[in-house]
Amino acid sequence: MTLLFKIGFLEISLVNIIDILLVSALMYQVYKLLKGSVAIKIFLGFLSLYLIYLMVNALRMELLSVILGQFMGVGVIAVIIIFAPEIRKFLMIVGRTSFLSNENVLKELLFWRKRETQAFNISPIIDATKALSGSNTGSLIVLSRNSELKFYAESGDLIDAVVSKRLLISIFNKYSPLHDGAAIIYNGKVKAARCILPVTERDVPAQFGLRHRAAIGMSEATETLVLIVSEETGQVSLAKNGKLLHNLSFQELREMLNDYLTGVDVDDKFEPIAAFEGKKQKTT
Ligand SMILES: Nc1ncnc2c1ncn2[C@@H]1O[C@H](COP(=O)(O)OP(=O)(O)OP(=O)(O)O)[C@@H](O)[C@H]1O
Repeated sequence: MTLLFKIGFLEISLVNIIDILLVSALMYQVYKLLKGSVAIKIFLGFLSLYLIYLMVNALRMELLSVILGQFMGVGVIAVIIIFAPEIRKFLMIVGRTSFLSNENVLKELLFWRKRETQAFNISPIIDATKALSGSNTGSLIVLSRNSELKFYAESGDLIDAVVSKRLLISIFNKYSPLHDGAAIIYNGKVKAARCILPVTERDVPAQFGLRHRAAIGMSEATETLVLIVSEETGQVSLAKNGKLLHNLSFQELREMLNDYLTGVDVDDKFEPIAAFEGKKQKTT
């Protein structure tokens, strides 16, 4: 016996409702995993096409549904090829989490746990940056205001500790096993360290090395603000949307972090990387 609900002229069974809820939860998890990366745009593109296909099918528009159906057939293979790294990552996360025994995963899946971005004290970040810059210790910190950046965090070592000056200095200490790569900060916590960021594919002026290229690449791929301290010069820079703000004072840094984290649009304060072409070259 199946339980049927009537909504207007629509009859829907309990199994259908559970089915829809499970698919929605799954889609939400995929969205969260990809959020902030370039792959999210491709994912949303495919999802929109699939929804159109379902609508066209339901309306019995045969010609369009045959064309879209063919595309969907090939699309599945295309999705597997395009998202191969993400699929691998997703399966790794699923495998690593003891899925049914972990109460948090179930809560997240069923949307019980509410996530809120809270304003947090940025002073430890500024103080740590002063110390790192003063000792010419290279560092790379990704600040995110709306996503945990799970995809990138998973490429490094998960930490999930409240931000403090000492913690950041310890991470980037040259002798620390965590110093290589980037730290990710979200919601007042250092989520991970030693993370691998995407390097920009654009031409970057010669005075910027790999650390800056990774910062620019990350800011192109996500809606983050990336803080760089140069090991060579101790200079502090920020990357956002593929652009740079170079050699900032600590007061400017404080203002930028504050603005970014409180949702102020700071994009027009940044310079395109081409503007740095021809300025001081890196000395080797
Ligand atoms: N893709 C990446 N993701 C995260 N961190 C990276 C990446 N590429 C390089 N780094 C970090 O940058 C460091 C290398 O920096 P490199 O000296 O080449 O850059 P730079 O921009 O010239 O910076 P600096 O002015 O500090 O020398 C690496 O040791 C590593 O910690």
